[in-house]
Amino acid sequence: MGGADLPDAIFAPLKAGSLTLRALRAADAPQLHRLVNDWEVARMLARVPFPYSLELAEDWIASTRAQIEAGTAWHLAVERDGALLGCVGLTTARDAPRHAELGYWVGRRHWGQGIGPEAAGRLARWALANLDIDVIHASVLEENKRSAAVLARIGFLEDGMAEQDFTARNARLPVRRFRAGRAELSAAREPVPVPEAPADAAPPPLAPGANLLLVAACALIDSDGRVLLARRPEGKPMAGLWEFPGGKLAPGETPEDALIRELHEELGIDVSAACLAPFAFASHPLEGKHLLMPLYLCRRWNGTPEGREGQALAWVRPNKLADYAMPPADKPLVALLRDFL
Ligand SMILES: Nc1nc2c([nH]c(=O)n2[C@H]2C[C@H](O)[C@@H](COP(=O)(O)OP(=O)(O)OP(=O)(O)O)O2)c(=O)[nH]1
Repeated sequence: MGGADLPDAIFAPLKAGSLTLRALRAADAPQLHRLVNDWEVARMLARVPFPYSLELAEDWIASTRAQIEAGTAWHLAVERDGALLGCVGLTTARDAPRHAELGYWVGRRHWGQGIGPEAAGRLARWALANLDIDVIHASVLEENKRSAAVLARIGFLEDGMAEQDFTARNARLPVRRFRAGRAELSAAREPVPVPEAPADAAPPPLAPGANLLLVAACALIDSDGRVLLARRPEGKPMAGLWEFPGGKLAPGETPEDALIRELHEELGIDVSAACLAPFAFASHPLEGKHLLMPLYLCRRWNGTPEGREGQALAWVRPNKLADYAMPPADKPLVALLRDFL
């Protein structure tokens, strides 16, 4: 085992309520060993042998660091008040691009405190917002009702049965398969209250345009002809997808007003209305409304764009735009832009 521990440098810890999710450290091995070397825990986990030695814990911790550095898996310690409670992990699928697998376990003495859903939910939402994935899968041993309940609470949907080898049992056993994408995970987090309509009530008449969601967006183009995309941050709908900077029109704003304000707030740049050239528009159903989004082109601004709301930015060559996962409304815009630039 080599290398000094620099876990926070390889992975910035995530907060989840009272929990912290952080990279594992060599010093976690004795506690991790004590928690996993428990038949009640190990028998539910596919790849954990039983008994589970301290050396295995040490080797596994060392391998998790290499996986984070390689960007293939994020196995994290679940910590509260400095104590290790369990682990949560996400592995990108080797054979299915943009898919990943989620796993977690909690030490027996910490069961029943909602630690599983808090930790696994946070890692899943972080992963969709920050990694190039769209779907997360998870498998639960058929008899493991506790773990299935964790997934259901986070928003995962059950999608069939499979079989998996369980090392500690030395057997191939049936597992329930679950999956979730952005829609499932954000729906579970922000339940939309459905107002109760009085029986027989006719729907109220809508004012013209009342069902429109007006958003102004801008393709900033630099002197090399590259286009700026911003990644929607965790906590917003469609987190993790790349978009043209911009945002919703506030009451009374023109699209140009809204863009000037949004580009300043989100990117810290100043743009004048004269430098915003109307280019195209998107028209697409969205969140129970209808998105109408003019897209402007802009080649001149003051300042250097930076992600002021923590969002990642990418300057992208027109012929590479299609490599970035974007909201469905943007697809036609990307094709137009690529042909135009
Ligand atoms: N800015 C932007 N929004 C897009 C694009 N494509 C697309 O479907 N949208 C959708 C996503 C959102 O539902 C909506 C923009 O809303 P937003 O949430 O980003 O707006 P905002 O900045 O005003 O944010 P907030 O105050 O509501 O959090 O438009 C795009 O390319 N750029």
